[in-house]
Amino acid sequence: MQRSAGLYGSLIVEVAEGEKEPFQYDGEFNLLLSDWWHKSAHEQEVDLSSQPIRWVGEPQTLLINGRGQYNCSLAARFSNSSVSLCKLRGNEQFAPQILHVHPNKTYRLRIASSTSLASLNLAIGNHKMVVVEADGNYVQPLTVDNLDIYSGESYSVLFTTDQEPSKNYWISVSVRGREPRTPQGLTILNYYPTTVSRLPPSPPPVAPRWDDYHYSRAFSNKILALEGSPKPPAKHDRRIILLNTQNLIDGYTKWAINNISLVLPSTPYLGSIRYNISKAFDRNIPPDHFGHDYDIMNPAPNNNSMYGSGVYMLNFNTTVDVILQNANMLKPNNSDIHPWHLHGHDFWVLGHGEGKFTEKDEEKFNLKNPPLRNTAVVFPYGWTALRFVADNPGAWAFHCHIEPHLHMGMGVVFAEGVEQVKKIPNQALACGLTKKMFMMKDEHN
Ligand SMILES: O=C1O[C@H]([C@@H](O)CO)C(O)=C1O
Repeated sequence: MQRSAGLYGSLIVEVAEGEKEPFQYDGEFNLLLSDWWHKSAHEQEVDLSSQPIRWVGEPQTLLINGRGQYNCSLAARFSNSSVSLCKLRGNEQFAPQILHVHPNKTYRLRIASSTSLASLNLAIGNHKMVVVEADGNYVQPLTVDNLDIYSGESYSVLFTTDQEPSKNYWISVSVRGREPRTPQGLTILNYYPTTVSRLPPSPPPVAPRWDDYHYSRAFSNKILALEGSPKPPAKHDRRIILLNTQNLIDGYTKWAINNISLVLPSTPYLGSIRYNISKAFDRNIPPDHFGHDYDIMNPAPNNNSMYGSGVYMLNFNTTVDVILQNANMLKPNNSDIHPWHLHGHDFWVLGHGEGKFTEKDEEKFNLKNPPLRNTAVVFPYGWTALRFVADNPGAWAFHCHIEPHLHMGMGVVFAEGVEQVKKIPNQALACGLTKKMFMMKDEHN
């Protein structure tokens, strides 16, 4: 729950010296999106771990680069609620960071979502955006009016300042995928030499309806790898199907993957796998499948869900397919969105579909130009198919990027080629059972 408390930031990776990007721009901005609660992350953690659960609920504010407003609105004059216009002098902590632009230029926006919970939609009033990069990989340029972004994802978009320069324009961030109880996050695109204090004359962009999943799926389908990008291997060596369920374990609300709710051991995996410390984590191998007759349209029967810390051991350099299978949560007729994030690799997103995945769905996989990403969403009651090559020695988390869901056990661990990791940093061994070894020796080889 540390990200909910504010422990996040963005890193920009520049292209290597001498390399060129497949697009050009005159200036750039960085937008880091997040959501904010008034309850402390520690209190939220206690609430989630209580019996019965006290859910965190919807965020109080959406933040753009750490800034947001509460109890007042930048766009109050367009809303019919009684909320007042924010009184700004410009230097308050809640004042938005303004994007200052010159007319007739092209800008790159680097957007990342670090939300704890919210799925978002971003738009710039009156301006089209061209999506050119997703999760650090180039994509086929895609012109859009707005873009869906899930926690853990990042995008670059280009936009051209070709609108009337005597006006300013809203940049809006809105909640999708859960019924919104949080006002839009807003900032302003300010054209030179127009004064910042001239608010845009029309209301902020209206996002697609929060539950318009048809729109969400269509957007996701349009993100395709740029021509010349690495292609996925034609066949997989192993297929792991991961059923996502919300469960009750001894009265505690948890999330489980193939009936196992992840509890991280106190000894980090890398050291315990490398030094074969058998008691450090669960030696039961987590299952590659779930029962054929599992009914994804109804709440979990909770008959055999349990806690676990086992590892999916992957053979080095093999091609692994992961099928994420969504299902009904504990509340009847409800299924959540989950953005799954993989550490240590990019994967190809081969496709997604509605209902229960069957072998026949494989025929619909996109092997021609699937995007390479590190985060992919599984839609309510649907499945998402991913493929990656297990070619990065280490132990890697694969988890729902919604912070409370991970806290409630929604993740698995993959490991490959751990014997090839050259030197495990001391810091990664300095707790749990490896701590004793670390304190007695200086060298670990
Ligand atoms: O994990 C979750 O828990 C709540 C609810 O299911 C239990 O109160 C919710 O909306 C989630 O996404």
